Amino acid sequence: MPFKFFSLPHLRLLNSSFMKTSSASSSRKKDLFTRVFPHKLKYQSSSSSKKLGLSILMTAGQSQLHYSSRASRNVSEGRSAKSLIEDEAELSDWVSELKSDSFKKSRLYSDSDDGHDDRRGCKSYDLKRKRKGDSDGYNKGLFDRDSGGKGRSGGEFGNRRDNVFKNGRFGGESERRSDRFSRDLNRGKGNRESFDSLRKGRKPYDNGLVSKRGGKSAALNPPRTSPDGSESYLSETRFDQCAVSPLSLKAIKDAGYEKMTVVQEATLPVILKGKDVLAKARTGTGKTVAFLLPSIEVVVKSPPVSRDQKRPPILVLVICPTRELASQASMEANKLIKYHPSIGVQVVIGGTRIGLEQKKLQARPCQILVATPGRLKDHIENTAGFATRLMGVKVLVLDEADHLLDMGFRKDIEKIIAAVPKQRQTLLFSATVPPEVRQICHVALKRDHEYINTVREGSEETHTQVQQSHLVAPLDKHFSVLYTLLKDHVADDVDYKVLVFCTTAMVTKLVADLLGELKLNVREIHSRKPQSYRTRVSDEFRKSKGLILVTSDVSARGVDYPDVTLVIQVGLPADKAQYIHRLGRTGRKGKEGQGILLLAPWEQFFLSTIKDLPISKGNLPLVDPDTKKKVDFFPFSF
Ligand SMILES: Nc1ncnc2c1ncn2[C@@H]1O[C@H](COP(=O)(O)OP(=O)(O)OP(=O)(O)O)[C@@H](O)[C@H]1O
Repeated sequence: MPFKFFSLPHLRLLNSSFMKTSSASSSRKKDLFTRVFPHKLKYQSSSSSKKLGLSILMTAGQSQLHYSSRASRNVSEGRSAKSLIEDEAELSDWVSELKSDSFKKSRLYSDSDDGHDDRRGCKSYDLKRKRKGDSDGYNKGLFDRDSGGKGRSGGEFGNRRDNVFKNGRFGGESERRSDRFSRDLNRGKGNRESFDSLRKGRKPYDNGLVSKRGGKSAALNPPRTSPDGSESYLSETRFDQCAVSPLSLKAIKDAGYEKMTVVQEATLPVILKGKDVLAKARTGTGKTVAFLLPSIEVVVKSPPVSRDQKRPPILVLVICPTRELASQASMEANKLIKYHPSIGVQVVIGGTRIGLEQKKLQARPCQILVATPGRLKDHIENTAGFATRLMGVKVLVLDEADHLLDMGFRKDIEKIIAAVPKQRQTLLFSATVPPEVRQICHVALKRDHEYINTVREGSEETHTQVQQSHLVAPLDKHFSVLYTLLKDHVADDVDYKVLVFCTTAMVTKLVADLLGELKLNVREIHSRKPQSYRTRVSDEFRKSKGLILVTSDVSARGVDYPDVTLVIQVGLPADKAQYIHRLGRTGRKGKEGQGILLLAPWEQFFLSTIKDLPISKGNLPLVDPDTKKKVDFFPFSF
C-alpha cells in the first residue's frame, strides 16, 4: 500500500510522541526512514530536502489514487505490488520500533490472537496472503481498508464487478429484471397480504413502501410520522397480534418490546408463511428481531431432537460479516429463546479457539448457529460431523446481505450456500440494497422471493433526525479539526458518546493513541486487536457514556451501541452504503444524532455519490491557539 510523504502537523505530534525519548539527529531518522522505505523516496519529488511525514490520515482511497497515478508513471505493476506489500510489514516493524520508545507498555499491533487460531503462524507480517472478505480479520494488511471485506475488492475489483454485471454474462437478464421491477413499482398495484389479516379493517396505503412478489409490487403500511415529519421506527402492530408462540411472546415482553418496528411488521407475516425475503430497512430499526423471531418459530415447530442423536441438525444458520455483529445477534437470539429451554443458540467467530467451539457444538444444543463466514467455512472443512449437521438447515439468514454478497465474501458465501440444503428458506436483510445486489440475490434466494423495502420511495435511506454535514479541510489539518470537533462536542454534551471511523487498522490505532495523548477518553477497535480485547471494548462502549471509540469499519455495520451522539467519518467511506452504515451507528431507535464526514479537498468527488442524502456543508471549527499549540507541541522533522 502506498504512502504519501509531506509534512503534517499531526505527524509532528505522532512522531515526537513516539520519539520523545529519542535524541537521534534528524539525519539518523531520515536514515531509518530511507532504510525502511527505500523505494518510496524515489517517488518523492525533491522531498528529501523537505520535511518528511507519513500521511497517517490518508485514506485507502487516497492511497489507491496516489498509488495508481504513481504506478502509471513509473513502476511496473507487479514490482510495485510486491514492494508495497513488503512495505506494510516493514512499516509495522518500524512503527513498533518507534512505539517502544514511548509506549513501552503495549505493542502497536496486538494481533497475535486476532484471527483463526487454527491458522497459527499467521502473523502480522503475513501480508502476502491474498486479500479477501475479512470478517475474521486474520489477513488484514496494515493499511488495507479495515472493513470486513471491502477494501481492494470493493474498490479496484468492485468496478470490474460492476462492469461484469452491467455488460457481462449477467447483464442482459439483470437489466431486464430490473426494468420489470421499476415498471411494477410505477404501477404500484397492491396485492399485499400481511397484517391486514391480523388487523382487520386496515387497508394498505399507497405510500411508496413496497413489497414485491413474483414481479408484483404492493404497498405496505406507512410508518407513523412524528410532528417534526420524521418517520417513527415503530408500527402500530403489537407482537401479540401475530402468530408467534406464547413463550416467544413472553420473552419479547421481557425484552421490553411491545409494538413491532416497521420492518418487523412488514416482514414477519411473509416470513412466517415460509417465503424467501430480501428486506431493506433503515439502520437501527430492529432487523435482527425481524429475522430471528420467525426463525425461532421454525425451530419451535420442528420435531424435538433426541438427546442421543449424534449429529443433531442445525436448523437456523445466521451469517454476519463481523464478529461483533455475530456476537450481538446471538445475544439477541438468546433473549428471544429465554423461555424455550430446549433451544440452543451458539456462535462461531474467528479470533477465538476453534477447539472450544467444537467442544461446545458437541456438548450443548445448537439449533440456531450464528457465524462469521471465515470461521464457518473452517468448521465445514475441519469439524467432524459439522457438514452433516448443516444439512438440517431450514432457514438461512444473511445479515448485512449486500456486504456478504459483495466480492470480498462472495466465494465463502457460495461455499456456505452449497453446504446447506436447497430446500430451505432464505432471508436477506440490510439497510442498503444497491441495484447490483438485487441482481445477484438469486445466488441465495428463490425466484419467487419477496423484496420488502420499508424505506419510503423518494425518502432518504438515512434518518431525518440525524443531522449530517461534511467538512473539507487540507489533509494536514485533519487531526486538529478532528480534535477540535471532539473537544467541542465533549464540552457541549456531558453524555457524549462518539464513534470516529478511520479507514485502516493502522490509522485507527494511531488516531486513538494521539487522541489519548491529548487526554480524551478514547478506546479503539480494529481487526489488529485480539478478539478478547475487541469484545471487552465493545461491551464497555455499549454500556458507557462519556467515551470516544475510534474504530475501523469493523464497527460500521450492524453494531448496536445505544445513544451514540456523534459519528465522525475521517476520510472516504468505501461507498455510499458504507457511509450510510457508519452513520447508522447514531440515530438508532428514533433517537437524534449527528454525523460529520471529514474530507480532503480531492475527496470531494464522493459527495456526488451521496447527493440524494440530506448532508449539508459544515463550517470548519476554529482551531483555538491552545489546541494548535498542543498539536504542534512536538517538533518533528526527519
Ligand atoms: N419491537 C421493538 N421495539 C423496541 N426496540 C426494538 C424492537 N425490535 C428491536 N429493538 C431494538 O432496536 C435496536 C436496533 O435493532 P437492530 O440492531 O436489530 O437494528 P438493525 O435494523 O439491524 O440496525 P443495523 O442496520 O444498524 O444493523 C436494538 O437495540 C433492539 O434491541
